[in-house]
Amino acid sequence: MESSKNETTKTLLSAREAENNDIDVGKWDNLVTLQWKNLKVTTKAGRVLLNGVSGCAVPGEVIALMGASGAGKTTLLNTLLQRNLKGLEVEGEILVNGQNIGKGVTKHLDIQAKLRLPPGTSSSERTKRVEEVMKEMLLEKPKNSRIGIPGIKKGISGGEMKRLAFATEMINNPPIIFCDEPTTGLDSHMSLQVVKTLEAMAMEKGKTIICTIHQPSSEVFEIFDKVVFLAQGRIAFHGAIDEAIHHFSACGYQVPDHTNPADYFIDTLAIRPSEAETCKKRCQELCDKFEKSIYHERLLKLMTQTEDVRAMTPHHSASYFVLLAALFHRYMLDNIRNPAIMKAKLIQKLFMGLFIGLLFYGLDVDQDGLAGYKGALFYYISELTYSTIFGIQAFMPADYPPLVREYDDRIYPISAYYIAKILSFLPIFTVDGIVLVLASYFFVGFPINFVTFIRQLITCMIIEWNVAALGIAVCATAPSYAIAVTVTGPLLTVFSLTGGLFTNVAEMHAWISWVQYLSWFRYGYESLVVNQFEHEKFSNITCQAMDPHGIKQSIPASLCEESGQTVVKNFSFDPGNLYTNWIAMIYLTFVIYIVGYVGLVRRVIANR
Ligand SMILES: Nc1ncnc2c1ncn2[C@@H]1O[C@H](COP(=O)(O)OP(=O)(O)OP(=O)(O)O)[C@@H](O)[C@H]1O
Repeated sequence: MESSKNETTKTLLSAREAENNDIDVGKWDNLVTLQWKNLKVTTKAGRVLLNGVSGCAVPGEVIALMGASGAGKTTLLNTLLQRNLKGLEVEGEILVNGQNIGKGVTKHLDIQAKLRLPPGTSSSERTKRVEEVMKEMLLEKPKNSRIGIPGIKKGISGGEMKRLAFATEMINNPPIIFCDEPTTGLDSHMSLQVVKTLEAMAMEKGKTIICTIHQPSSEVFEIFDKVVFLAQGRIAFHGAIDEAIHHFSACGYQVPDHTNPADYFIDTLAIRPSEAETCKKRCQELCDKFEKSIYHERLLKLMTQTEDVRAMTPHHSASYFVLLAALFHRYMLDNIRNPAIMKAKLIQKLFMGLFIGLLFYGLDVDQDGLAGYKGALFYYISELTYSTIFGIQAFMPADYPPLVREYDDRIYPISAYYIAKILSFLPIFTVDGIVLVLASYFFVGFPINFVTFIRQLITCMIIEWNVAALGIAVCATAPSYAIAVTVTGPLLTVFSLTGGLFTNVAEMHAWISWVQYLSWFRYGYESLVVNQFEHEKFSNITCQAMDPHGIKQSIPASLCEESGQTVVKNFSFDPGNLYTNWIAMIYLTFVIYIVGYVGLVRRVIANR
């Protein structure tokens, strides 16, 4: 088996006319040849972006896709990766080791290792692999640094970011690597270092590497084993650099002395607006000449030689539980490292809890005091609602682009992301509700009774879980942050108005009455009111209220709520609903999550 593998490898090497006979191919355990045949990519409007593009990349080789802006480099790379092809029609074949690939050819390190390494990989093997890759990619120095977001949050340097991107791709030792403009934004020294890293991966590990590149320096250009020049969506050249120089010269385009050949070829193939027709004609001629050249003939021969290579190595993926644990770890770290989520929320709840406590401090058990108690209970729901929902909506949209990419790379299913995200939010949106109640309950003067206190705590926790569900579901479903916020605002107003404080729940018109059952405002407020007002503290409420001069006066019995039971009755609340409301809110939470999940799946699939 091993010897046939080596023979195959040697065939490939001879096919690429490798002179490196001293390469120990036996140590390469994962070889991939990629072929693309007669690729034609057309937009819905009928514009042809790639036309009859064929080629091949073999192990141990770094291929650079080059050409002027708009030549089709990124389109070709995306077609090979089979992603970002929305609205485009693709014809032709892409073969990996002679087989048609589905989606899935293909980021942070430790977490990615968990996501990408095969099931059964032990934690020590995982750590070892991460350390190896960090060493190979010279990432040991910044290993404890925050990655950051370019232009938004300070983090590692651009060069380190590029190397990290490679490192994450390398973590499960993929046989084939695609890089879209790996040197863009880097200085010449860094660019050279990145391309040398690619070269080393190809040479030492037999990787098949395909990258798009913009105006490489002469030093960088010389490193590539093969170059593919695209022009107007066609191939103007595919072969080694010296062959390119020779071929272009034979076509009448001799590289002038002291000129970077890459710049010269790209310039020759560029479409200048001032002489577009002449440029297009030149590109067409060069592409036609390449198709008749010995280099093209040799490419076709190489493609037939490499057609029957071994089957592609199976795609590794970790078990569902490991994926879930790794994603949960990722999002918990995100939450902990993001002060706006963790610290700010806890401080805010502590502050608002103390504020409610002081605002409603020392309430009398009379008609004025009642208004305060009712208001304080409703305020709990508002405080648990608004900051939670908008907090989630401020941060969750940033997950979306990596989710689409990683789902596309088949690293994890959407459900694993969704469950991990929910679980990562759960502790925060439980603890901060507890902080809010603890910081306010005893100041407000609610009854000091263990059971009443615990029931208030549990009600608040369930309310916040329900709120978090809506926040997550709306974010998952809405196409943008702006739409999520636009939908949420009015929805919360409707829920709050039908929650029981502003409108009597029994007096709402039938056509709108059902809305109350869609939200935690109604269920939560009924439970909080019943929990507090069924208590003996409210068995005898004084029928007094303050007059305009600040003096307590007796009010008529018909206007007086003389006990907690009367308060509950006047709200048209049912004391028997205290616990059923908990169940209703938990049920609603699950329903909202399911709706959010379906929305997210539809959105991700539509955006692939
Ligand atoms: N989805 C699409 N729909 C319509 N036109 C597209 C689409 N994607 C690319 N194009 C067009 O196809 C042409 C090739 O684009 P592509 O991005 O592949 O070029 P490129 O060689 O990578 O250019 P650059 O170096 O500027 O990134 C461009 O004219 C571009 O406007």
